[in-house]
Amino acid sequence: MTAPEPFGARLRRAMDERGALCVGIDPHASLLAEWGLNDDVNGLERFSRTVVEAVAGRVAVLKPQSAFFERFGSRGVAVLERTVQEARAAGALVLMDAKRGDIGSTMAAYAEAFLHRDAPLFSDALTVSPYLGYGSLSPAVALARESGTGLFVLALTSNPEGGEVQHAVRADGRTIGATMLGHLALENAGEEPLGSFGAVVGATLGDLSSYDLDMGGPILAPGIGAQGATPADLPAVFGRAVRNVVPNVSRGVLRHGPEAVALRDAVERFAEEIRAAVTPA
Ligand SMILES: O=C(O)c1cc(=O)[nH]c(=O)n1[C@@H]1O[C@H](COP(=O)(O)O)[C@@H](O)[C@H]1O
Repeated sequence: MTAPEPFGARLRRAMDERGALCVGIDPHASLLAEWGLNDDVNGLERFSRTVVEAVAGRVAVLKPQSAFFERFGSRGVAVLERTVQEARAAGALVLMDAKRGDIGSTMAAYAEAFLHRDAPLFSDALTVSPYLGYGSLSPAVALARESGTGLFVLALTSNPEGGEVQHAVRADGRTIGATMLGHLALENAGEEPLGSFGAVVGATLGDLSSYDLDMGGPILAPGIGAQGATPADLPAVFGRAVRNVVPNVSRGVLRHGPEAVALRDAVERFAEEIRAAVTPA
């Protein structure tokens, strides 16, 4: 059997063809209400299907946030399965935002749940938390390499509370966030054109020039739109690494629904602003 094409190569191609924008599928109860949908599993299904049908054929990445589906129990998870499958069938890469992290032996099961080819929730990549120690993620790294999928490791998160952990300085003088970026640089070494092991770094964080963000893999940058960052902020925050940034917008797009045309227009506007901001002059 031939080895599957690595996630990083697939992502680079999708970014080049479709632009770098990642649209989040975050069915908040408040958004369901704004869209005139009930806060139940039928509303969830209508919401998710509308987003997928409107934008999955246009954007590089869709990022369903698992919690909003888990809220409805097994029927919500069934909607999540269909959302992932329909988004992938329409040509988008799916980044499952489940932020898993546990001791290695349990982490292996989380990896099987999302990154094994035969799993009902098989996705192109998964968000993971390294705060049980980066090494606890090894089973997920191994399965991602085998299945041609990727990981996005929380390094410097967009929320203001993240700093108390991620900016903490270790005995060797490096911050925890920088340590995570260092692990990722090793993981991605030699991978061309882009490694499969990404970092999550908030677009809200201002000047990050003291961090080496150029670690050979993609950077998921949430925080644009509802959390206050804009596409124009990206070059100042990410510097040279901006070419590998996958900016995420969830509520900033979703609040324009439920009309497909309005969702597509919002996506187009963000995509254009991102293109303008990240294209070298
Ligand atoms: O991993 C993430 O996706 C993530 C990391 C982070 O540091 N900050 C962050 O906001 N996110 C997610 O990105 C999305 C942001 O949503 P909006 O603020 O509505 O654009 C949510 O699904 C968050 O859970």
